[in-house]
Amino acid sequence: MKRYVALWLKLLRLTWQLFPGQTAALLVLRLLMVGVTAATALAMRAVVNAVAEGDPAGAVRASAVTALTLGLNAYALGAEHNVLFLLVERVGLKHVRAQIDRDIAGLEGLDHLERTDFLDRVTVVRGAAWGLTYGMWNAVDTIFAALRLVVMLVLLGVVNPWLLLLLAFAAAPLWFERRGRKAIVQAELDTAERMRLQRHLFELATEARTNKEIRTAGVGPALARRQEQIWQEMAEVWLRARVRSGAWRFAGWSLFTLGFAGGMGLVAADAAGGAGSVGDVVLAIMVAVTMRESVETTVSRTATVADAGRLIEPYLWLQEYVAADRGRAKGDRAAPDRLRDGITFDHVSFTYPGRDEPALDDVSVHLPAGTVVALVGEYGSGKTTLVKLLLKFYRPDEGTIRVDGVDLAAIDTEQWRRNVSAAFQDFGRFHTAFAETIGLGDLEHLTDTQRIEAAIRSADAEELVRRLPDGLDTELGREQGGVDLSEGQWQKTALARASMRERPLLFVLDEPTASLDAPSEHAVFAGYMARARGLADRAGAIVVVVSHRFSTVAGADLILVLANGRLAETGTHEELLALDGRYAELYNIQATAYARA
Ligand SMILES: Nc1ncnc2c1ncn2[C@@H]1O[C@H](COP(=O)(O)OP(=O)(O)OP(=O)(O)O)[C@@H](O)[C@H]1O
Repeated sequence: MKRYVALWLKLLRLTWQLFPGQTAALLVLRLLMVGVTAATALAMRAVVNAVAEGDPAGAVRASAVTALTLGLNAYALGAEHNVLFLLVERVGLKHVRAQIDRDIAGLEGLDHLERTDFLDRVTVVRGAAWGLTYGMWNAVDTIFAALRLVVMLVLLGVVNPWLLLLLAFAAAPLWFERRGRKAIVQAELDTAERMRLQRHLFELATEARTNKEIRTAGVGPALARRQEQIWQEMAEVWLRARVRSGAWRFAGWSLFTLGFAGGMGLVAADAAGGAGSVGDVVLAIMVAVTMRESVETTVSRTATVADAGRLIEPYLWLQEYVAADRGRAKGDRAAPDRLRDGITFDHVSFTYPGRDEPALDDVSVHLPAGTVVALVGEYGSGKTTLVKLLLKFYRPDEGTIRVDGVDLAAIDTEQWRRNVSAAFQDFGRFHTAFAETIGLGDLEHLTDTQRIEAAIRSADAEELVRRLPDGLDTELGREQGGVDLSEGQWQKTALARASMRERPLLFVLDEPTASLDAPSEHAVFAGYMARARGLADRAGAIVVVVSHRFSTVAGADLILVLANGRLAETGTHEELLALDGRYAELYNIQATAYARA
């Protein structure tokens, strides 16, 4: 709870700093509403007493005050709502949301996107900005609701001090409600896994990618049945929890009602016996009604505040994660202007968090400057992981990667990434103008048409541009009213994007042609081999190509064969064939398969 309060104070401070006038207005309005409620009750007592005492002037005066306080209350309520939503939207969406985006974008590694337990939290946090800010005001509101409760009790105490005992009865619904909520929270926890599964099944059934297979295999109805069964199971758990929570609520409000019925009886008996006035009875009734509202507001606000944990916990986790990430040295050495010696892996091992088997196991190899290096190996052998370490998405658990003798960890991450280019098998589909989707590969040259056209030529994508309705200005993505591209066309845009930088030190092509047909693949590779020589001349660049198709990498200067995370063989195509080991075996299998096809 201490952490929550600290976060709310931080958000309140931020709101105050950004919009001091509106924040002060909101707090004053809330305080005003507490005073106005009490004033209304007192004014109504005065009206009734004046009538009972036969004082028409006093009755009119008191009625006027009552009308004024009721009017003020209505005005304050409306104004309070408007100011609240204005503040929450401006602070939540504009500042908290922007900060969350900056925090996520500033993370060095990929853990937060690749680990499902982290990704779940990141997803929650992304949508949490509004809720977090609103939650803070809910917490503030709880304080005001409690204050109103105390003021009401004091008023009752003035009528009869015994009525102060009603505090205990007012607390009952709060306590019972909490017990009830526990049952609901437990039910949500108990069904969380089924909820995830249900969501997954829904996505399977509705996503275009998976739907083709699902329709062909005819498993749609089975999926729907499975989903229905999961809903049924979840509904049963929730129903039981709701019944239990309802019983707790009922018990709490019954106690409250009993206490107040007793209190009212006491006041009425006092008035009838001459110890109190009729106005006191009206005051007590008024206070009781307002108190019920106050308790209800406090209860619902407390519940919302407790619920806020669902947003706050992942948010605080992200803050700690970001702080730890910032605390890690990101390197302060400049990236070299050109590679002279190359990149050396020295006994590098890496295991993904949560996995037992290393994805890379004691890899030692030198990638000479100015060469094309191919990574081959079966599925899951560690090729992409090696690339990820080169791009500093992860750091080796053991061993060192050196760039011209300098530890890669010591080189400033942003600088290093500004000096590399990469196209991945799971390429991005940026929904924007075609030229921009390419230009994003080098932000400094986002609108440099000449460069964009050169990048398009490198990726052999000129034909693709010619077919677009508005050429380079064509908007991509159907959601934005633009055109959609085929897998192969998207892949070519990713390749072109990766070709924007003219002087990278490292150029990675991780299965960049998996979605292309054989002639396109051939053309692309021939083009990139030629480009690699140019890059080697310009900056001693190393071009790393990951591919399953051995024929495409035969021309590489160095081929690394990975097997189960270990470096099984290294050499040129001819050397590896002569070695007659794993590479030769896999190469011959593929060659035979292609010859047959
Ligand atoms: N984000 C991740 N979290 C946990 N394990 C991972 C992750 N990414 C990869 N792995 C595991 O690490 C090992 C190496 O994976 P990697 O993606 O490097 O192989 P690859 O050779 O590139 O495979 P492919 O040819 O299928 O792309 C595999 O066992 C894989 O399951």
